[in-house]
Amino acid sequence: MTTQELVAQIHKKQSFLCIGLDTDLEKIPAFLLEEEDPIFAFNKAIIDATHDLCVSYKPNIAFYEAYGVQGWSALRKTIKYLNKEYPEIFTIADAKRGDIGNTSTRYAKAFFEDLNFDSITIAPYMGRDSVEPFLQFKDKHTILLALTSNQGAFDFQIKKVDGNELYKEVLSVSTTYEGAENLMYVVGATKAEYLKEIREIVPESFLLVPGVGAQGGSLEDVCKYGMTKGVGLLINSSRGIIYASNQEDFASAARINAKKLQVSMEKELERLN
Ligand SMILES: O=C(O)c1cc(=O)[nH]c(=O)n1[C@@H]1O[C@H](COP(=O)(O)O)[C@@H](O)[C@H]1O
Repeated sequence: MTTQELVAQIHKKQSFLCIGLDTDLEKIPAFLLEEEDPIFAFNKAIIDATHDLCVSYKPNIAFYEAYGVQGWSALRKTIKYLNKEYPEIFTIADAKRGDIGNTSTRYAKAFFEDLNFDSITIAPYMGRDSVEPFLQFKDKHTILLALTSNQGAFDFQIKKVDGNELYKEVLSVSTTYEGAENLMYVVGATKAEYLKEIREIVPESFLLVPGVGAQGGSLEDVCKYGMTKGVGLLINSSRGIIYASNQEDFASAARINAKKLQVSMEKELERLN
């Protein structure tokens, strides 16, 4: 999917919501465990109930790998379902990969070609030759971890290297990579106060912003400093939406919580007009 197609979808739906499919068998409604594939049954119900309120879904691969072959099969069914039924949706494989060049190429093939995701999250720690293989795929997007939402972000990401915080080095150096036009970045919603400076380095790039809801980040703060003329934001919520209820009404409860975020986003988008 091209960035232009993503932006068009955002304006059409008046939403830049990404719903995280962090599907955990211990948290989904117990009655679904009787299904042949409970993970897919849960994802399908959530997707069918919320697809008009969001522009993106982000399965976190850890939640699928944790269940071995069955988990991977549920992931495959989920991405196939999204691509077939809702082809306008921007899909994110939250895999946080990155390795030496030839290995990164295999990761890219796994997620971009075999599974046909539109994008993947990547850890930048191994540098240029670990990221560039992902950037060579046309209309596929590589979402580089820049400043993450967790407490551990303070261990390394804000430490200075050559007088510059490491996350700023990640942002500025990566813009020189071959295929950099296919880059997006992760910035945690809990780090909204850093967004002004981040926008000085990457004024137009799309940012994937997790951490609203369960982690306490504020949608309004993120929009205030992070929104661009071309929107430039995808805001993720996982647990706050998909586990709104663990009863029969889980899908409609997820819809209610997604709708609350979409309404707030609609207000933020009005400021662009
Ligand atoms: O790359 C991510 O998506 C990510 C980066 C980050 O800095 N913080 C972060 O929480 N995430 C992911 O975003 C999701 C957040 O989930 P909730 O806190 O339940 O909304 C999880 O899948 C995390 O793995």
